[in-house]
Amino acid sequence: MTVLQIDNLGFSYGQRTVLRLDTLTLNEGDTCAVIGPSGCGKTTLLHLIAGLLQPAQGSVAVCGQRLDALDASARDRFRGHHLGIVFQRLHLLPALDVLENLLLAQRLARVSPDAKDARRLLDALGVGEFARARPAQLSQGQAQRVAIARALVHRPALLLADEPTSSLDDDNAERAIDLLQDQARAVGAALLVVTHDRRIRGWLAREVQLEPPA
Ligand SMILES: Nc1ncnc2c1ncn2[C@@H]1O[C@H](COP(=O)(O)OP(=O)(O)OP(=O)(O)O)[C@@H](O)[C@H]1O
Repeated sequence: MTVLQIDNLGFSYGQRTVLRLDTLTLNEGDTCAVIGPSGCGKTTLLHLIAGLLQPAQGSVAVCGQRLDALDASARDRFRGHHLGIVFQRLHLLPALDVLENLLLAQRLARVSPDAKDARRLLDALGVGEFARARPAQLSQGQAQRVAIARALVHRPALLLADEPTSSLDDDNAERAIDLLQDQARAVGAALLVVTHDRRIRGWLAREVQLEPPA
């Protein structure tokens, strides 16, 4: 199944074109890094794929559905169901414990909350013992694992990760990418990592170089 199809994509702020991407297709199980320098439009691309921005030109389809063809609330539901996103700032809810963060993600995706499944995922990511901890009690690496678990707990078709290695040393950067790949594979999701981190080269099956538009 084609999970992500991008064609002739362009986005502008006013007169200024900030993103151009001719084509990108991800099928079930594919892993891909989009690599480019600061300002080349990586975050803009993630926002377009997530339906948080609308293309000025061309199209983005997730699981065959063009996001710009949906109204705002249908788009929110679609995003919650089909996408998992690991943000650069992890955005774990500080008032909830780790397990509650995962159960909320299931609820928002309209999947029945399943604490057993959530705990299984936390265990697989090596943070099962923190299920009842608050995000503030976790190290950065532990919080990142929880954020990966939260992005996958509703079994999305596509996992998006924004700069997942930028604050990590070489060993932990490679470990984080392995973890994303392994866990995406375990739930059958395609994985797209967006980064300026050139260390990532060769770590994922595919790479796309994003250049700032002329
Ligand atoms: N709200 C906005 N209004 C105008 N220009 C913007 C806005 N947001 C981003 N831009 C511009 O769009 C371009 C692409 O920004 P984007 O954040 O997508 O780049 P990026 O590749 O993610 O950068 P970085 O690696 O530094 O996070 C940049 O030149 C930026 O200045």
